[in-house]
Amino acid sequence: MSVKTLSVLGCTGSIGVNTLDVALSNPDRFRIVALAAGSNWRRVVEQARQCRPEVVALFDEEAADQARAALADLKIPVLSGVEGVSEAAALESARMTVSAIVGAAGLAPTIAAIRARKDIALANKECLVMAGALFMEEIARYQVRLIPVDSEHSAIFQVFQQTRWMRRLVLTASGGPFRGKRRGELVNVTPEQALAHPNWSMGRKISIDSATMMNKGLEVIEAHWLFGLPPEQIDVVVHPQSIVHSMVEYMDGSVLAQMGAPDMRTPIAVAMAWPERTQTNVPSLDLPQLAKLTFEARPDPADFPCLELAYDALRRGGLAPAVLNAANEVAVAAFLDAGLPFLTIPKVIDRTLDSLPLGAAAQLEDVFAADHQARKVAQRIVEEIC
Ligand SMILES: NC(=O)C1=CN([C@@H]2O[C@H](COP(=O)(O)OP(=O)(O)OC[C@H]3O[C@@H](n4cnc5c(N)ncnc54)[C@H](OP(=O)(O)O)[C@@H]3O)[C@@H](O)[C@H]2O)C=CC1
Ligand SMILES: CC(=O)[C@@H](O)[C@H](O)COP(=O)(O)O
Ligand SMILES: [Mn+2]
Repeated sequence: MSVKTLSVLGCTGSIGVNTLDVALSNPDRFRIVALAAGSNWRRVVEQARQCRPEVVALFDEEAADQARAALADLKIPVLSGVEGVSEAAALESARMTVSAIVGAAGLAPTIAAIRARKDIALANKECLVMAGALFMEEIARYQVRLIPVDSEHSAIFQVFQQTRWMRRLVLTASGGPFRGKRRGELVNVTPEQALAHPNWSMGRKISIDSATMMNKGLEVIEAHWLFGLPPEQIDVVVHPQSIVHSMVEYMDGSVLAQMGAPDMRTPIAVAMAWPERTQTNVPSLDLPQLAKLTFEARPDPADFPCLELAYDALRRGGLAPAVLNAANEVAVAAFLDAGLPFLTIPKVIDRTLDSLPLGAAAQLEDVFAADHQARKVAQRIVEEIC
């Protein structure tokens, strides 16, 4: 069995660290040849000393200088900027690129990896939200294998037969830290409360998305592009235990679900090893201990409007999902760092969508331009509110 070489984008984040854990516990199966992150040079340097990649990249120029000095003895080149991160994504010796940068910043390097014909293990759902049709065209043009890492999409991927046989997809949602709460109870919630996900340990942005239910909205759009079903055939059900990771109902009424502990090392390992399997240190499910798996209807949009905003953007098509995504990133950052009230996150998104002409996404440049413009508009709206 040959060793699979990996380029890991977003290596310092929650997915990145779990990817390294799976790779390092299977040294006969995987070797990391490139590491890329934003600015956390200290962690990248530690990881580089452990993994001995051929190249390291940091988006931030100053952080790259620090890493260069710290890695001089190992003679590992340190690239910088979006070009450097994209070069690491497309490194010739890498067979697979793990796309785990958070947010819109992940799109350009992931496209670079596709164009270099790397297999893609995709955690960065924002790529598909922003540029779904164009992204899937690139995948087809370069005949690249695309394997989802997002737990729900990994679940569907594992039970996937043919799209034409599917009656519907059922994405499970934990409900996040505010499950069951009504709008009035969410007025004064703090970033600390919103970051306290009940089941998963994740980065800050996706944790807030889970709290607003935007994460599930982004996942509906992601599922649409990955599995080819229209929004009417993509349902969301709340499953507070996060053990059933999602389901496919086929036309004959059979429902196939995938289960596992809420630990991202499983879907990461699935993507890394596919079509084979590899071992992880994820504990077995203790079913008698779990005893009960429960399901609830998705929340009222009056309490959690973000899920419906995402369905609407998917139905509108064109640049609407890219604008939704950009406005959401701005609003989440403002909630975390600038005192934007939690309940105004959907308002910022809605008002940004209303303020911009939402044309067709004919090429990737249109998507990047819409992302740029939407950020400016959303920032202005945030400043008006704060
Ligand atoms: N965490 C999870 O369990 C899941 C995550 N996902 C998706 O995976 C992606 C990553 O999430 P998560 O790991 O939680 O996020 P984190 O915030 O934990 O990590 C983000 C990573 O992206 C890097 N980064 C940020 N900006 C840039 C940039 N401009 N150029 C290069 N690297 C950059 C960060 O580097 P630095 O540390 O230097 O800032 C860090 O390595 C997201 O799209 C998320 O939606 C999907 C399913 C589950
Ligand atoms: C682990 C993972 O895939 C996350 O996207 C997770 O689904 C977040 O939980 P929510 O179901 O609360 O959004
Ligand atoms: Mn998910």
